[in-house]
Amino acid sequence: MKLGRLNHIGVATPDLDASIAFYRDVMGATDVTEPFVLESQQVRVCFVNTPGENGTAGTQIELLQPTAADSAVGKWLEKNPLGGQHHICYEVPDILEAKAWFEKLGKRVLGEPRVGAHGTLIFFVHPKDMGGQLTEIMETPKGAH
Ligand SMILES: CC[C@@H](C(=O)O)C(=O)SCCNC(=O)CCNC(=O)[C@H](O)C(C)(C)COP(=O)(O)OP(=O)(O)OC[C@H]1O[C@@H](n2cnc3c(N)ncnc32)[C@H](O)[C@@H]1OP(=O)(O)O
Ligand SMILES: [Co+2]
Repeated sequence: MKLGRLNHIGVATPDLDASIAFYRDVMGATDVTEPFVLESQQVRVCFVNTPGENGTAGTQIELLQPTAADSAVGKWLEKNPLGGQHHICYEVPDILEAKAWFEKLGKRVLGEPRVGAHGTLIFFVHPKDMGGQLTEIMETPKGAH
């Protein structure tokens, strides 16, 4: 497998609107997308777009508020009530090849690939097999970069 671009850092929050205000008013973010609900992951989500070099797109912060207490993010917030960095997401050119790669290495892939917030297939690899870091792998959107 060839590691691709760092697509986003997932940040969990108990209050998405307060976090948006924080990124705008404290961090100076100028490009924050409209929140939407992704039922398959039980989250309300939006992106803070950070600028890259020479006008290119930088890495995104993905703000996540759980829509259910017993969801992945809901359970994580129970242990981390202030919120904070929840996962990191890398792009790959071929999601099935990447899944086979991690499985061959004996890493726990959490469920089957499903459509994520960017409209392409994603899967997660268990944090205990990844140096403590919950890792999201997403297929690069067609035509991106
Ligand atoms: C917006 C959509 C999408 C996108 O397109 O980008 C997303 O990003 S959705 C993001 C939310 N979805 C997920 O996180 C799905 C994958 N996660 C899971 O399947 C689960 O959260 C999990 C990782 C399997 C953990 O679930 P579970 O085992 O039920 O929870 P525990 O609390 O018992 O945790 C066990 C163990 O793992 C540690 N842990 C849990 N979450 C994380 C984390 N985010 N980062 C690091 N470590 C984590 C937890 O602390 C436990 O450790 P011990 O206490 O040492 O046992
Ligand atoms: Co994510």
